[in-house]
Amino acid sequence: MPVAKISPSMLSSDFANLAFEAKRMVKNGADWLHLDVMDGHFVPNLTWGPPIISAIRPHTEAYFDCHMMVSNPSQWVDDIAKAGGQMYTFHIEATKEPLALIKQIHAAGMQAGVAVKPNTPVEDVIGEIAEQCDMILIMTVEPGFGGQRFMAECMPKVERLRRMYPGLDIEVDGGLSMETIDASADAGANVIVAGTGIFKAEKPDEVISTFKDKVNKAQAKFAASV
Ligand SMILES: O=C(CO)[C@H](O)[C@H](O)COP(=O)(O)O
Ligand SMILES: [Fe+2]
Repeated sequence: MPVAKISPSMLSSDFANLAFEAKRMVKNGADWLHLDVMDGHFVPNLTWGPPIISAIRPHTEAYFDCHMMVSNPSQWVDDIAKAGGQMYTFHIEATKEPLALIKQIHAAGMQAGVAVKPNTPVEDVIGEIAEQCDMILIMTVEPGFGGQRFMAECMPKVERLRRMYPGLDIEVDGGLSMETIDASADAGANVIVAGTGIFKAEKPDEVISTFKDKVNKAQAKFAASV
């Protein structure tokens, strides 16, 4: 049964204090840290790349969940691996050779995730891709910015994947909060990314433990029903 992993999105952290923010999230119960890499081309925004990730690396042992919003995902695999990335999630829309890219990511010693934008059909990752990769990320906002509205209309994709792949890590990203966690957990997502919903909360530890609890309860229900 896939267990809950809560991955606060560092996109909502204080960028002048990244090491402190990473440690603060781990203290509050985060399992992973979500690092949004944007190239200003695949998405209309710029964030950080391997040098910043490697600068945070010595300050925490947290698992680095790298969400690569870049036009040429194969270009950055080795640099992200060297910087200490552990999950390398590329966008299915950004490559014509997803299976070769998954192999390249594994050869670099990382896990491979595949992300799906809201308007991309889930059929694009069903089959060999879902069988070879370690995680599928169903975007619940248009990638590029934090603080957007959760798109509940993406939940049927999560439901379909959970039915087809009971053991797969399924991540949701965008607009996750106390108001939207139930829809995500009940659909079958077990990896929860939240920027605004965790970093701007008065008590991030309570948000994280509530997310974990809801996901683990929903996963136990799925496991009992198959
Ligand atoms: O991938 C992303 C944006 O493209 C971020 O991970 C996401 O937006 C998190 O922020 P929030 O929880 O505030 O929506
Ligand atoms: Fe993200």
